[in-house]
Amino acid sequence: MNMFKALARRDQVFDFMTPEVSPVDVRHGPILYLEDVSVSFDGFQAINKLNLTIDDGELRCIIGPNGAGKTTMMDTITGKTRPDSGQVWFGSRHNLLRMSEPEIATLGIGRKFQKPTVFEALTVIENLELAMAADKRVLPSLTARLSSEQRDRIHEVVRLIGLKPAAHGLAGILSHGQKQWLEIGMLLMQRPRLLLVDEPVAGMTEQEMELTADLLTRLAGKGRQSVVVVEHDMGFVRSIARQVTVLHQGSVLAEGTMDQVSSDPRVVEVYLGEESGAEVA
Ligand SMILES: Nc1ncnc2c1ncn2[C@@H]1O[C@H](COP(=O)(O)OP(=O)(O)OP(=O)(O)O)[C@@H](O)[C@H]1O
Repeated sequence: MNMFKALARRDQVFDFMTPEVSPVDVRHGPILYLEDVSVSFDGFQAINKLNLTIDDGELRCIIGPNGAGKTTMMDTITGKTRPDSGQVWFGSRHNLLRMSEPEIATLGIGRKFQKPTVFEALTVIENLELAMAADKRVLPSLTARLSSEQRDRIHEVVRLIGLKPAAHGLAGILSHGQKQWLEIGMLLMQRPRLLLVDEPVAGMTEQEMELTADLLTRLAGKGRQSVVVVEHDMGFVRSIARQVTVLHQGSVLAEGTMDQVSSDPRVVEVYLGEESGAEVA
């Protein structure tokens, strides 16, 4: 490799200047950047030269048939699974392939799994306090007393997730949908820049789905969060989606608005056709 090429490598240039913990830098590009990412399990190619770019503040839906690689993609972003090759960047400074799972979470990538895992014996507020305490940067101050700023943040999040009336009740008596919102709220306590949300509306009532759509669209935006949603429910995807990415056999099959991808014959064939796993509303 010649000298210029070696200096221009994105994973090496200016490394000595990168502070330990720095805000994600999105001035010159996307918040999340995957290039030619491949993941195999015992020779089976789950992700195959995947390219994906998420802009700051974007709300992106990822759809695709069972086994398309959606979960593996999320696992790769959060550091749970290491790819065989490719690049994964958070903003222009953070090479995620060099970071551990906890480091990536601390950097501002929050992941919401399908099943809610809230502390049922604690109140909604206590769950949010605990989530704040999980953030090592604020733990020392929390063990003393909550600052007014921390208290304000908790109340801001309670309102945002629509749980103000239930704030002092036990999380165990919340509905399934409310537990999902509480868990999103717990992620928000750590002020993530990117939220990865896995099948948020599975098992929800129609009304809960509408409120979830409203919540996710309010969370996304420049200066707030970028949100990546994996979902099989096409009615829900249609209600929130601006940009949709269709994965198939570990690669991007199509990308565009919901209308564009749902009229793409290749997408209809592999996913939206009658035999597919998609729940078409
Ligand atoms: N740890 C693993 N070991 C072996 N194979 C795996 C492993 N994890 C995933 N796979 C395989 O990789 C492929 C992609 O799986 P993945 O779970 O990422 O797909 P998905 O798009 O999330 O599917 P679904 O919609 O069903 O959740 C599947 O064929 C799966 O069986």
